[in-house]
Amino acid sequence: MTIQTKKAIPPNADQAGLRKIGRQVRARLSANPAAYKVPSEDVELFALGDFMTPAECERMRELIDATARPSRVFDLEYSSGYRTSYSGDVDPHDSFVKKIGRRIDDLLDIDPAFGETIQGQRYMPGQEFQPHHDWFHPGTTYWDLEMNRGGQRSYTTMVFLNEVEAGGTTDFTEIGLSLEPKPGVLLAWNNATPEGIANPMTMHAGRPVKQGSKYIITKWYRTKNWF
Ligand SMILES: O=C(O)CCC(=O)C(=O)O
Ligand SMILES: [Fe+2]
Repeated sequence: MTIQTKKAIPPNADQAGLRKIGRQVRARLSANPAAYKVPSEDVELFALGDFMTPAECERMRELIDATARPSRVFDLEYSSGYRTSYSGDVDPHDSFVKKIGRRIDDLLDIDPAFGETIQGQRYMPGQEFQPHHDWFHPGTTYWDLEMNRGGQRSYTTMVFLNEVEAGGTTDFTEIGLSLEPKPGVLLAWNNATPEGIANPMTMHAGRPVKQGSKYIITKWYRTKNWF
């Protein structure tokens, strides 16, 4: 009788899926005149203005306020101050939230079943999200769980919902890019390289809000059905 041991997850996990989604989204966004490709050799990043109207941004901020609680992506990170923002689980069954989700699915042309539910984030003065990757690091304990429910994260989408009085930029630390929150603007980036390998150059941070508040929504896509 043999005893099964856990296999180490290689860094190129889900490579074929990541490559395929990268290709699909590239084709879709390159054909969209509203999508601006941020010039970088190292990260595939697009920006779209007016993805949500001011009224939609306001409605989403209200939904976030109604449910805001401390972010708990992973409790350890929260308690160590790694991520100090508040997150609201915006109701995935709400028709308005569903409509925005469908619009993002359609924008990217990724199978909607690969999409996680929309997360709302709220940062008050002093709150931040320190530099990190959105892709799961193979070898970590949560990867054992995530590999079986959707696999690696492929694309990140994020929409700014308000103007921040001071601070709160989204910084891509490895490529020296700092983006100021502009309400209604959507960012979409590939967490992998065109070859389908998790891309270390996608390191980014939500910098501390200095004055005012910052509201965003994020929607992540996997490489397989997420549920
Ligand atoms: O707040 C930001 O600008 C970044 C948020 C982020 O990186 C995330 O939610 O994964
Ligand atoms: Fe992130």
